[in-house]
Amino acid sequence: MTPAARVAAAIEILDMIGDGTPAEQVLTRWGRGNRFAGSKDRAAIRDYVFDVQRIRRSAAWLGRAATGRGLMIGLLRRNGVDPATLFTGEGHGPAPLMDYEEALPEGEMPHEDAWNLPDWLVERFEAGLGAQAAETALALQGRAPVTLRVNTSKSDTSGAIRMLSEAEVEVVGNPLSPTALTVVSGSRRIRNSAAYLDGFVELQDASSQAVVDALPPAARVLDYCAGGGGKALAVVARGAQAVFAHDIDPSRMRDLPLRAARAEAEITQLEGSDLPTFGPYDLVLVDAPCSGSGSWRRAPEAKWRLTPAQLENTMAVQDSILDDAAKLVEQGGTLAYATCSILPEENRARVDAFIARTPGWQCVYDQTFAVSALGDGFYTAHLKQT
Ligand SMILES: C[S@@+](CC[C@H](N)C(=O)[O-])C[C@H]1O[C@@H](n2cnc3c(N)ncnc32)[C@H](O)[C@@H]1O
Repeated sequence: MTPAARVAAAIEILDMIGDGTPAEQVLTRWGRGNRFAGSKDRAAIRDYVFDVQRIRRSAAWLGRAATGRGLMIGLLRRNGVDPATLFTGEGHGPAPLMDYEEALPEGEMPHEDAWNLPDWLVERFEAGLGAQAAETALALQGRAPVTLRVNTSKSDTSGAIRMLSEAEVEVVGNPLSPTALTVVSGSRRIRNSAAYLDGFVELQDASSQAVVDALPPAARVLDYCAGGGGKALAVVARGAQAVFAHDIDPSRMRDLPLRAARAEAEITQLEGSDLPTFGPYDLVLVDAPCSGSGSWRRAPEAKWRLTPAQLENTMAVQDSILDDAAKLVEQGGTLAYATCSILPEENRARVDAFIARTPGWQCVYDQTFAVSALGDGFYTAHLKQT
């Protein structure tokens, strides 16, 4: 496909997404109906579509319309590309620019558009993040880094780097965690590399790794919201004696046996009714369901979909999970709370609310990780009984 034809395809896809259909679904459907598109074409189109999701408001402002066409004109302008060079009507490209599209918008972009958030979240960012609000909103507009975790039970960092370089995956150390490697090039080759397939490395964000690094040493650990088990696997690599994984939706853990086998990690999956039987636990990690605001670079549609009511509901779920998980902690043990959110109402506010309604608990540690070139936005806190 010509570069202009890729732009035309992205416009078509963005128009299909317009009604709220998930981008991934529309991209798959488009790929099936346009088999002539090669893998490089599809990757380039996909990048356009997801880049637009990260900056929808700016793109609509710069492109003068929130249509697929307007959004692509805006994205190109934001990337310093003159859209007229691709909107030529040639090579299956989009029709030439109309007069109103050619004229750049007047004045300064409103800050709500520049922040690329819905209005209500602009207010929440301002209220909750103060001086960091603008920086955080802007940081969420780039692409997320691809990061690996070295499985220290199978390899050291230099061994993992060597294996990855044999697969032409170039990495550098990441200061957020001694086990984290940021991928510099070759990220599309990771999943077929021996280092990945044989469990020497896992894909995991560096802040997520740092959350596990910060956990106190513990013999018996319960990952209460295990999901795919990324954190449970990292806990095993740190040398815990027994690691248990639970999730209210067991289907979220379906890949865990395969991942654990690859990593040579032993993890016992528990149903809710089994939790007290195997407990209490020295450490219960609550990696809570959240808005995901710290990882909106990876799932940019989520920031446009989230509603105030959903956020309230999520906070209520976080409260109830903390209440239930606290009952499973051994006397003297630790309840660790984590979210991949940068909204204080999901973070310290939940911890404070828990302490206020649960006598005897105190927060002994908490840390916020900003959205950065190194990793996602995260929060973690450790609670202990006095
Ligand atoms: C942020 S994800 C966990 C990610 C995972 N720890 C990882 O590192 O890959 C949150 C998980 O909490 C689960 N969850 C939601 N409500 C829950 C509840 N009441 N009890 C236990 N798990 C719950 C969700 O199904 C989801 O898989």
